[in-house]
Amino acid sequence: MSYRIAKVIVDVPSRETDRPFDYLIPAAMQGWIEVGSRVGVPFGRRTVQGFVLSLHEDTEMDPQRLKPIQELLDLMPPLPQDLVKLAEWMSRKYACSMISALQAMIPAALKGKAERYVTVPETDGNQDEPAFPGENGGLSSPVLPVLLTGEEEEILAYVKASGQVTMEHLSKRYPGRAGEIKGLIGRGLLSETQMIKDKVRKKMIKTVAAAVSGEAAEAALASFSGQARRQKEVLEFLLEVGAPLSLQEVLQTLRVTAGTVQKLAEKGYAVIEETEVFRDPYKNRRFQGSEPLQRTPEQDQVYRKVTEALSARSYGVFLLHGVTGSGKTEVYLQTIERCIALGRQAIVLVPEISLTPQMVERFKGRFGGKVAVMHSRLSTGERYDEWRKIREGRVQVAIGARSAVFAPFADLGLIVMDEEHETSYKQEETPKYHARDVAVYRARQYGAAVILGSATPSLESYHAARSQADELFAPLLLEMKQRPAGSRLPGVHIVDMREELRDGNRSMFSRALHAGIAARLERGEQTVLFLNRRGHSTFVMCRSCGYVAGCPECDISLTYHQKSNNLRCHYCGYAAPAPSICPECGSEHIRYFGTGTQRVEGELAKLFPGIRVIRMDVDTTTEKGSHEKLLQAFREKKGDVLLGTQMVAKGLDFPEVTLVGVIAADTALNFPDFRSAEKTFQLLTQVAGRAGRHQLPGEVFIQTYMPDHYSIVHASAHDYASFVREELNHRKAMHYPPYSRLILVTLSHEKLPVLLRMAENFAGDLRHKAQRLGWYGNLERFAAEALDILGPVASPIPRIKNRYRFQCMVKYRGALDAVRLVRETSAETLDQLRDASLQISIDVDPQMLM
Ligand SMILES: Nc1ncnc2c1ncn2[C@@H]1O[C@H](COP(=O)(O)OP(=O)(O)OP(=O)(O)O)[C@@H](O)[C@H]1O
Ligand SMILES: [Zn+2]
Ligand SMILES: [Zn+2]
Repeated sequence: MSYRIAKVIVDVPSRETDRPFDYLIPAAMQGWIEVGSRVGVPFGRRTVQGFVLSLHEDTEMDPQRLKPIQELLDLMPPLPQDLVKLAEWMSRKYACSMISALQAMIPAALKGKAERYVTVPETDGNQDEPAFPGENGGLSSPVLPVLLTGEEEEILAYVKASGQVTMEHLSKRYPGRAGEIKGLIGRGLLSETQMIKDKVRKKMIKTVAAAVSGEAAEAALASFSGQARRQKEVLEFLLEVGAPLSLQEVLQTLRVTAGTVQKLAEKGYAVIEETEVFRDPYKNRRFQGSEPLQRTPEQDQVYRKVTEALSARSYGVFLLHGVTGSGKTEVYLQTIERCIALGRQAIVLVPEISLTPQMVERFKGRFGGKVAVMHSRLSTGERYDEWRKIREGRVQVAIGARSAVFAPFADLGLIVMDEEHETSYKQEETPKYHARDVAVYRARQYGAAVILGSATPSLESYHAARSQADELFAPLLLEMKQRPAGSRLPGVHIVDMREELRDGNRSMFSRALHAGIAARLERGEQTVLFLNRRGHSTFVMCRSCGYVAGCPECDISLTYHQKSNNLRCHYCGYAAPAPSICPECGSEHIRYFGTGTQRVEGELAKLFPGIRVIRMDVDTTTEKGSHEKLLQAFREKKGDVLLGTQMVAKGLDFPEVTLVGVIAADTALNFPDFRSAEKTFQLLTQVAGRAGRHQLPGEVFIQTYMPDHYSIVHASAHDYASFVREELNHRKAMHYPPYSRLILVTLSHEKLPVLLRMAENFAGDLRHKAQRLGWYGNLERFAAEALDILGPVASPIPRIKNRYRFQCMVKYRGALDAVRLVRETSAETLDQLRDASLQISIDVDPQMLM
C-alpha cells in the first residue's frame, strides 16, 4: 500500500496549531516515512520540525494545495508507534498540546530548529556564467548581463566554492554586508533554504584498520623502502591488532603523524573511516559485579507474583509496600533479570534526588553494559547517546528519573518505580504528567508489569490497592515487613524541643541528640543529621527593620547563593548582588539566613571541637560529581557526620551509620498543603531508615515542637497503617484525594483588575456548565459523580514575572470527564476575551498547590 499523505504535528506552540496538518509524501520518501518519524515541513514561510501522527492514502483537503514534506530527519523514527498513541492519551488526560507531549518523549538533542542555508542556484547552460534575475518572473526580457560589485563577486565566489553555507556563518565572515547578501538573494543569484538542524550530532571519530591480510600483507610490508619506515611500523601495528583502532590512539601510541597514516591509506594498505561512538558518562568507572542474593521468604513471594505476570505477558500493577531496608532493590534486580531473560526490557524509575551513584552502581554492578542511565547531570550529548542505546536495542535496562518512563524500548516487560510516593514524579511544567500514570498506561500497551515500591506508599496508590474500586488502577498489594536477617528497624525517640527550652537549653541540639553524637564519636561510628529544607529557604533579612529581599517582579523572597554572593529569583531568574547594608533602613545588620545546614555545621564545630562534618546541600553539590565525592568520602569514613537536606534522606546504605538525628521535624507541617502530614511522615520514615541497616543497631532522634502530631507519632513507631487510617479520615472529611481528584487552574495577567474580572468570568462559566451537566455541588452529598469549584482566589504566589495570578480548584469524583470540561471552558474564555495577555494553565492531579 502506498501512502501519499502524512498527518503531521508541527512544533509551533499555539492553541490554533494544536492539530495535525496534512502533507504530501514525496515519492523518494515513500516507505521511509513512518508513524513517529521526525520531519522538516514548510509551515507558513518557515521550515519547522514535526512528527508524523498517521499515514493516509487520501486527504479531505485539496491535494493541489498541500505542500510536500521537505526532509526526513532520522532513518529510524525516534518515536515508536506506541509512544505516539501515548502522546494522544497524555494530551487528553493532562489537557496539554500534542507537540508538548511528543517533545517530552525525545531527548533535547533532537529538538531541532530550522537553520538557514545559502547556495548558488544551479543554472542550465554554462555553470560559470552568473545566473540572471527574473528567470521565474515570466518576463522574457532580453538577457542582460548582471553587474556585480567586487564585494558581491567575492561573496558569490565564496558560497560557490563552499557549496552550502549557513546564513550565520556567512554573516560572520562578511560583517556589515547584510545589504549585499540580501541583494544577491533578492536577485536570485543566491538562494536561501531552510533545514532542521539538531542541537547535538552523533559523535564521530576517525578509525583506521589494515586493508590487507595474509600474503598481500607480507608483500605490502616487503615493499616499503627505508624512507617509508614509519608507514611500515603503522601497518605492522594494525596487522597485529587486527581490528579498527581510533586514529588518535594510533598516532599517540606510535608517535607518527596523520600524514603517515594517510599515505598508507592512499596506497590501499589501510582504510580510514568515520565511526560513530557513544559518549559514555561512566567510561572510566569500574563497577563491582554483584550476584543475586538468596531471596528471603518475603522477597520470594513478591518475586513469584511479578515473574508470573512477566511470563504470562499479562498487564499487572504491584504495589510493593516494604519497610526501609527490607530488600526492595534486590527484588527489583531479580525481577529485571527474569525480564531480560525473557527477551524483554525494563525501566527503573527513581526520584532524581536518589539517583545516586550508589543506586546506579547497584544496577551497573548486576547488569553491566546492559544498562543505560539517564539523569539531569548528563550533558545533552551524553543523554542523547544513552537514549539511542535504548532506541537501537543495545541495552535492556534504562534507569533514570521521571522522563525515563518514555524510554523507547521495543518490547517493554517491566517498569519499576522506586519511592513511588515521591512528588517529583509529577512534572511541574507542561506537559504536567505524572510518571506513575504514564507507566501504568505503557504497561497496558505492552502487557507489562509495574512495580510501585515504597516504604511509605502514597495514599492514592495505597487506597486504590485496598479498595480495588478503580478499574484502571487497582494495584495488587504486596508487603515486606522485615529486614533481611541480622538487621532490625531502629528505635526512634521523639524529643520535645519545648521542654528543652523550658530547661534552659537554647541550642538546636537536644541533650539526648548531643549525647548520642558524643557516643558515636567515641565509638568511631557515624551519624546522619537531617534538616528539612521546606520552610528553611535561604533568604536575606534585616534584623533591624525586618526587611526581606524580594524579587521586584514576583511576590516571593529572593534566594541567596553563596558562591556568587548574589540573590536570585527561582521563578523568573532575576539576579542582584547581595546587599551589605539594608536598602530600607541603612542598617548593617542584614544577614543571610541559610538553609540552616551552615548554622548546624557551625554549632557542631563549637560543641564538638575537631568533628569532621560532610555537608550536603544545594551549595555544596552544584558541581558535577560533587554529590558522588561527598558520599564516597563519608563511606571511607572521612567524616563523622553527614549533614544535609532531602539528599541524605533517600536510598543511602552505609553500614556504620548508627545514629540519625532530625533537627526540626515539623517545619513542613505548617505548609498550606493538604499533603503536608503525609510528606512529613514519609520523610521521617525515610530518614529513620538510614540507621542500623547492617549488623550494628541503629538509633534515631526526632526533634520537634509538635511531639503529639500523628505524623510524627506514627513515624516514630514505624506504623504506616495507623498513620494511613488517621490521614484517610481527614481526607475523607475534606473531600481531598484519594476521595476526589483535583484540577488546578491558574489564570494570569499583567493587570490585576482585568485578571480578577476574567477569573470570575471563567469560574462562572465553569459552574454554569457543570450545573447543566448535573455534576455541580454534589460533593457534600457524597454522590458518586460530583464536582465542585473553589475560587477564584489569589494564588499562594500571587505574582510571578510581573504577572498576577489567580487560581480555581476543581474537585471532582466519579467517571466524569472534568478535564475536558475545564479545557473547553478555558479555550472558550480565551476565544471570547481575546486578550493576548491572559494565560490559563491547567494542572491535572496537581502535587504542588502553588
Ligand atoms: N535476600 C537478602 N539476603 C541478605 N541480604 C539482603 C537480601 N536482600 C537485601 N539484602 C541487603 O539488605 C540491605 C537493604 O536492602 P535494600 O537496599 O535492597 O532495601 P530497600 O528496601 O531497597 O531499602 P530502602 O527502601 O531503605 O532504600 C542491603 O544491604 C542488601 O544488600
Ligand atoms: Zn533594615
Ligand atoms: Zn522573580
